Amino acid sequence: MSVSASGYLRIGATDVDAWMNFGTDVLGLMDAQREDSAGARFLRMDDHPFRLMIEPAEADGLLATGLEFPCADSWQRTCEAAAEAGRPVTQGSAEEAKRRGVTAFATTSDPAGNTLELFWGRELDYTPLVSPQGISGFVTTYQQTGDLGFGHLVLPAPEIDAAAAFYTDVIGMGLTDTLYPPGMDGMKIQFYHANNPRQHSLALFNGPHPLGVVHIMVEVSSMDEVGGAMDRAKSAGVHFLATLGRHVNDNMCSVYLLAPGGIAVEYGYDGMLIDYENHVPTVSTEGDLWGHEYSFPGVND
Ligand SMILES: Cc1ccc(O)c(O)c1CC[C@@H]1C(=O)CC[C@]2(C)C(=O)CC[C@@H]12
Ligand SMILES: [Fe+2]
Repeated sequence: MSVSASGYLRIGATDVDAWMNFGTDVLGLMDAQREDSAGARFLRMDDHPFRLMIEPAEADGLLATGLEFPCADSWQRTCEAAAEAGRPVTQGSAEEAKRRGVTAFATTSDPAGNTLELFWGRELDYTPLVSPQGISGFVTTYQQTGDLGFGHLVLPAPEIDAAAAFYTDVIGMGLTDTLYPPGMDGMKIQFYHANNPRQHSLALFNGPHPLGVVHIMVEVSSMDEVGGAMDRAKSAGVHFLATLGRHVNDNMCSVYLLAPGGIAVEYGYDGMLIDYENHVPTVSTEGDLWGHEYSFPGVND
């Protein structure tokens, strides 16, 4: 087990301002007020310099997932293992590292083609986190600063077995559970934990996705804060991809909202922490204890 957490996301947006307004006004994330010569804007959830980087792009979608490593050694070994596994690995320049607030990073991809930035040594931002919507704190910390990572994300991996082997054998994640959703013939979702007790930091879905990500998840520390976000989403005219519900595997009580450009954002409370040292992977045949009725725009909505 080497990877510490899912650290940050780089999101490409055709309308950066619209994404920022959604991030601050609906999700309650803090504008990091970080300068960027390429016009990117940054959203904070904790004392990391940013957790979401919103970059001007020709098309909407996920650009890269930043995976955090605990030290130069473990980071270096993982970069070497990725290269040995036949993945392209490119070292980031000092300037690019500075833009991300990290000591060093390398860009690679998983066998499904999802872009990853492996990094270590995040520089913290000591400006107090003040949520513009009064969120008391995003759940990113268990024992140390930001050790739970930003939340979780689900990546598309049509050939899921090759991607799964990469995340366990090269990146150093551990399988938490596998879900075969009821009534979805052939669909399989595998959930992975990093070296922190969040039930899953990353999951793989065995199909393609036009935006490069099935959803991302951020967690708040009370049910009322989920309710408040639902009210703000409703008044902002945001599409609800799923109603409120609770997942069987991580116990997350959440709602799914569509960000401008279409990325689904799961906004949840009450996620389970596991003792991954003693965890035995399980198989789920239900996704939800209750709720989470999906309405896909243009399909069943
Ligand atoms: C089932 C489940 C457990 C824990 C989670 O954090 C979580 O997001 C999910 C749902 C995963 C998944 C999804 O993201 C998009 C729509 C999916 C593919 C379905 O149609 C069923 C499962 C759903
Ligand atoms: Fe999720």
